[in-house]
Amino acid sequence: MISSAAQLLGARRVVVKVGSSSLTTLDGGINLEALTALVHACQQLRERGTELVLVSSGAIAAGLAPLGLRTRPADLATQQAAAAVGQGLLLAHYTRVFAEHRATVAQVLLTVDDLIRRTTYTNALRSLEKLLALGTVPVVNENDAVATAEIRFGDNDRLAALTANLLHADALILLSDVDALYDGPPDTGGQPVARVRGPEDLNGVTLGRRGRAGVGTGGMVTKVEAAQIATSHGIPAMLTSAANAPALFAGEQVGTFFEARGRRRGARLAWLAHLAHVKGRLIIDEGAVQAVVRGRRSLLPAGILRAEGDFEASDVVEICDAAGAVRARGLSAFSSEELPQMLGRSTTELGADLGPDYERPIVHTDDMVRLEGTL
Ligand SMILES: Nc1ncnc2c1ncn2[C@@H]1O[C@H](COP(=O)(O)OP(=O)(O)O)[C@@H](O)[C@H]1O
Ligand SMILES: N[C@@H](CCC(=O)OP(=O)(O)O)C(=O)O
Repeated sequence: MISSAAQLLGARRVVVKVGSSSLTTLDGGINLEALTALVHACQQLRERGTELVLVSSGAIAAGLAPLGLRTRPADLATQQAAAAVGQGLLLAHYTRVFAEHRATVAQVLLTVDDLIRRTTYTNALRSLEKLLALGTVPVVNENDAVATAEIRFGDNDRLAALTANLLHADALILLSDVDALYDGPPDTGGQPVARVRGPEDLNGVTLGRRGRAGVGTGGMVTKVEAAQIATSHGIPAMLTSAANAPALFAGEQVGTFFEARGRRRGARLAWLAHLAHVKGRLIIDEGAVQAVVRGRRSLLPAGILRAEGDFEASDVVEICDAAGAVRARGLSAFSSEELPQMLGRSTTELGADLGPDYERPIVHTDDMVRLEGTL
């Protein structure tokens, strides 16, 4: 049985995510002592030669006090404003403290869209790879100042899991204000869980949504989801408190270790299975189900019975069988306006009728995830 310590000591590249609750004080300021201790702990990893990407929350919380706000605002515009103020402060502190170790910090702000479109996905990947190759510490956060409610990750736990996937990291480390996953909310007598081998180990575990004083966003639910995204893609995950980071990085057994289960696979479409904002549905016939789901082929217009919803080309659609069960998700190459004239027709006929652009599949197999076993 591989230990979390062994996984970490041998890691070539890790993604560390730290939550708002670990970085901010109760009255909405940045907890400089905690941030400094975190940076020193991260340096332990880097000095062993491990590449580190830090996904840091805390922008909204850090922006509250400077704006005279007492609690996290409910409306998106004020959250955006607080994040725009707080993110700069946060980065200034990371830059200063990492500089004590002669390390250069790089800020990377991502939206869901950046990890969806093929071009922007490749861009994000190339940029992060280059930053690591140059020896910097990329500090990633959601681009809260511009992310709308509709296209938000909403929580950095999943953003961190998708970043770990994107970068083929060897481990995802989730640091919070609680030292482990408990089998029930820790303040009501839950007991720590040391190891999660698979979903069966989560039976009977009660996950709370809200953390301390509502500073964090997802509670334990999004952390366990993030761990599951990582492990199902072959990446082990570890969850403990930021205060325990030095012990964890030194190889001690602390917190909860989620064993990797799935095989490592292409990262680009991970978001499709776990997080996509679905804009429409394509209902397909039985022949198309066989071809697309079993045969792993592209979805052609001939097999589509009808299209539902209002979507643009490159938006995410669900691909459903005639009974309505979702069998796959993918990026539609055509908009909902273009589709009706194409459905049920062969690509050769469409090419002859409408031009060569219409000979393409509706959803290319490379732009699709089959959902059996992933959800
Ligand atoms: N089963 C559980 N095990 C551990 N912590 C839990 C559990 N259920 C709810 N929690 C709460 O989740 C909180 C962490 O989530 P959150 O506040 O979103 O953290 P962060 O800001 O680190 O993302 C903990 O403070 C804890 O009170
Ligand atoms: N992007 C937001 C953080 C959202 C979030 O996931 O917060 P948390 O649950 O504390 O990790 C911010 O920087 O405030």
